[in-house]
Amino acid sequence: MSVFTPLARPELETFLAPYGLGRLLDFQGIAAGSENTNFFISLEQGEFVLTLVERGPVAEMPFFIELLDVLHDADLPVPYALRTTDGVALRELKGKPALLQPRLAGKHIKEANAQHCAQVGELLGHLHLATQGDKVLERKTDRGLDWMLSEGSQLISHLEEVPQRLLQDALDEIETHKAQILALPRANIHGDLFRDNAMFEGTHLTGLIDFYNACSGPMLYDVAIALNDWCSDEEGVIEGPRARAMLGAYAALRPFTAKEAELWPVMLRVACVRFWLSRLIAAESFAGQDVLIHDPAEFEHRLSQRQQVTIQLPFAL
Ligand SMILES: Nc1ncnc2c1ncn2[C@@H]1O[C@H](COP(=O)(O)OP(=O)(O)OP(=O)(O)O)[C@@H](O)[C@H]1O
Ligand SMILES: N[C@@H](CCO)C(=O)O
Repeated sequence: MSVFTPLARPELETFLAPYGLGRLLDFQGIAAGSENTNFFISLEQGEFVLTLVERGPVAEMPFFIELLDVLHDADLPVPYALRTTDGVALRELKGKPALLQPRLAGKHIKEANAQHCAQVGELLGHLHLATQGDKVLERKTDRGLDWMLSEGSQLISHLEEVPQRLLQDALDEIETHKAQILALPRANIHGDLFRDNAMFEGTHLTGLIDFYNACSGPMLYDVAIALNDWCSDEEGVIEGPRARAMLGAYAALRPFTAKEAELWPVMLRVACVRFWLSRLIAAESFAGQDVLIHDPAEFEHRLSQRQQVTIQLPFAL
């Protein structure tokens, strides 16, 4: 399980007291998740999630706190950092940045259908509308195109011949299209909108979590990341009805531009490279440890299936 930093009851009680939310009734480490340590926390006044940020851009926590405040103020269903009675949002526990957030209702779904995908597309559209143009909060991603090019060229020698060719072609394509991709319409993007970062009660989407990959960037990239996870079948092939449901619901709020439609197949491949590489890195760094590791080959297969893209983007000029 992915509890990188275990906690004992007394240190938790000391940490939680300044929120003024009553006595600690119960707490439990969360096995799901692969990057941070999370605990479900029951206090007298409600249910919460405590996150200790283990890796990644810890210095940029104020950005994540501000972004979630903006989205929460726009009435989007996202967690946000609770303040202590002295107004402090970003705390520290065991030397790690620590946040207490409300626990969202619902659970993750494994099998997505067109109805789920439409709701994800719609919520992603709202997220982008709330932060696009001059509303964007600037943050450069730490896993962007330059990261893909440099990590990809280092990791490529660890692969067999066929995946090596697949990755090299994708890296060449990124190099060729880099400037065009970065010139696409921008907003704040979630950057990791997989099924395990959305909560559902039945078919109703109750919220999005895990904004630690959020940044400013091309909105189309966020759509491609989400579609690759929500609308792929077991072989990595894009399933038409789910994809059209997601793209249609999104485009009803924010129509795609002609330039986005043109770069759509490239963007689907870029989004595969991003997660193929991060999973390869995680698999190498956590090999043999009790940490959740997602299968890198899943994105190798998806990338190979994205060489021909038949789902065109609906767009308006
Ligand atoms: N605000 C919340 N409300 C309800 N459940 C939550 C919340 N935050 C986290 N969780 C639960 O904790 C789990 C892990 O959280 P999260 O996805 O943020 O961890 P992570 O290590 O960053 O994961 P990932 O592997 O996606 O990067 C989630 O799958 C969810 O079950
Ligand atoms: N969603 C990511 C893990 C967290 O960034 C993956 O499935 O590889």
